[in-house]
Amino acid sequence: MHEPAVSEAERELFGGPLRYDMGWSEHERAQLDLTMPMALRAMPRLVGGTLRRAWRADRPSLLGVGLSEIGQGVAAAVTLLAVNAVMHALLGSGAPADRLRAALPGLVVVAVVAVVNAGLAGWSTSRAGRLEPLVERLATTEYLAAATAVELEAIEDPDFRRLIDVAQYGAASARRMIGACVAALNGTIALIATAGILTVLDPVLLPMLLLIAAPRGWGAMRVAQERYVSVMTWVEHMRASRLIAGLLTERTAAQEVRIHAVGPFLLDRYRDMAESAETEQKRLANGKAVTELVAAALSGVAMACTYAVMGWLIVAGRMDLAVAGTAVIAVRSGSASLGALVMNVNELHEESLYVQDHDRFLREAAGRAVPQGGAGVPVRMDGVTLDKVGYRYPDRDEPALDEVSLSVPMGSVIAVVGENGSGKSTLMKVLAGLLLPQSGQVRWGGVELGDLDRAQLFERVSLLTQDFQRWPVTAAMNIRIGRPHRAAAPEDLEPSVAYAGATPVVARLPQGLRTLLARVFRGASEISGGEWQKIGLARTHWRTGTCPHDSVLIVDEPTSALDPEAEIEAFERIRSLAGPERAVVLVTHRMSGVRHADTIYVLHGGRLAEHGSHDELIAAGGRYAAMFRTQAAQYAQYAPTEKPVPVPRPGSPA
Ligand SMILES: Nc1ncnc2c1ncn2[C@@H]1O[C@H](COP(=O)(O)OP(=O)(O)OP(=O)(O)O)[C@@H](O)[C@H]1O
Repeated sequence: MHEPAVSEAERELFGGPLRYDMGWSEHERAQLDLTMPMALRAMPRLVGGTLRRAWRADRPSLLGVGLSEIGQGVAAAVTLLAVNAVMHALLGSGAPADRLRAALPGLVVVAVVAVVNAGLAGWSTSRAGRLEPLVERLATTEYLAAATAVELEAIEDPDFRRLIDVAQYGAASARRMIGACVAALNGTIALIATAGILTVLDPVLLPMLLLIAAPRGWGAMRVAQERYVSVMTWVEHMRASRLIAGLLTERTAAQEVRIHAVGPFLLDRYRDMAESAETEQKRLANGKAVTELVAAALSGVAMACTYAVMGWLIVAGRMDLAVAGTAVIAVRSGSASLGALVMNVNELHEESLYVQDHDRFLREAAGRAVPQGGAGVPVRMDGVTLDKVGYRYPDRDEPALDEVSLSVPMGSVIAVVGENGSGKSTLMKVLAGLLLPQSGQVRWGGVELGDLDRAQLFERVSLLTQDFQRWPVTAAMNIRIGRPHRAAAPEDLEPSVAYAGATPVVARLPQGLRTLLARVFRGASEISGGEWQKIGLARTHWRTGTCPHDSVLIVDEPTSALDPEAEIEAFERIRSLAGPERAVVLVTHRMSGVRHADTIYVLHGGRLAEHGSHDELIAAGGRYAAMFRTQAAQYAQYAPTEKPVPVPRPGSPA
């Protein structure tokens, strides 16, 4: 297979070519499948799959399409029989007027059948048009439902992410397969009719018909195979180009694009990558032109042979002129039907490659879905405990968590601190049941995480992270979405707004809580990072307040965008959410926010370094005490006698 050239931009930006590895995308399989006999053998399975999907989407429309297509096939056969009768009448003996009169019934039949055929074709088009969007919706919802149901680990697995990406093309292909199936059915029925008539006229004409269509079939297969392999090989390249193009217009990148002159820099790289993609397009177009030329030439030779055979049959007296006339029409319409059928089979096959990716994704997603069912989480529980929990990300050698044990009793405030990359966020994901530990145990109310009904467990978790989702919906919905199935008017959310200190934020919005928070839309407003954090806090309050059972609130760096006053208030508010039915787990770098926690756990390199109350840890004089003092010193007055640490200039020797 052709290996695409690597553009300089790819090397510079991404460290090398962005390509799927061949093993993963199963190109060899695709190439094997794309040989003509295998494609034909795969047809019943592909058509079966499409029909099943269509059957699930809209049965009456599917039946309508089937009946009208069979009707059109019958019409084609009747037309040829009528044409044969007309030929016999016209080329028979007698006066021209008598011959014309004798041909008239046949001509009337041809006309009536043409009208019926047009009606049937219209009916089929309207039913297929109704069926296609339904099939696409069905496939899209299957895809989205499967993607939202998988474990977080799958979402973070690069291979699975690629599968999610590739599978998104499957729904549109499933839609197009309906059209291709209908056309293939139409072609098959018309072909059977024509082949039947040709066999009756002279059996030798049938293999000639196949010879005419075979080269075109080969050509279409070859072109499709090249195109699929190319799309699969270049899909990441295309995605990277789109990524660059998106960044150039993205609001979040707009400042650096201008100040750092990233705009012209990335634009150059975009051009470079586009040029290497265009080289591939040119290669494909040239290959296609050559293949189609060869196929057309071979098909033409076969057509010439067919007419030569017919001429020989007429000269030898084995075929009379009327039959030859019908045969010419039959061969022409038959080869057109066969040519179209080959194209349709090929289109079906090409589309099916994408549908197969979609189906493979559904299968894999089902295998990686969060299991349903399991033991219920006790309504009242003593707390959550982690016992020697270990977790390693698939692409890492070092574990992110190594034998971490901690306990979160109901009613308590627990803090987790540690330097960047020490495993805090991973620990929160394990605690929340988003990641399953690879060793050790997590127990909710004494029940092991693996045995629990995870949907029930998620119900008990409120999560507020630093990069919480800023949904492009109204301010009210941004809060209500903390528990989306619970209906609430904007007024019902006022207590959460007040709790989060977001009342002045909402008051400044043009339509209060009904304001749309997405600048891209007309009439929408945007708010600052700190204001968003208050909306996030309100969401968390709404979620915790609407949980009737014992629950755990996990907050990961909730105050990073808040000013010092708002930060102190926010920590107070978060702590106040702890109660007999709720434990609070707080992850932060702000040491001032953790000193009042009941227990502070200090993580270092994925291991638990120490734990205790603030006073105990300060007295121990370990890692926590050092971190606390460093931060406290930042606030101490600047001592002018201190010699500033020299900062190396980038590019200068260290
Ligand atoms: N999705 C991931 N895939 C691979 N490695 C990851 C992933 N997420 C985190 N890691 C790695 O796991 C380790 C712990 O990461 P984690 O995000 O839990 O640290 P953290 O203490 O929350 O860091 P920070 O304070 O910077 O937020 C780090 O070495 C990090 O690079």
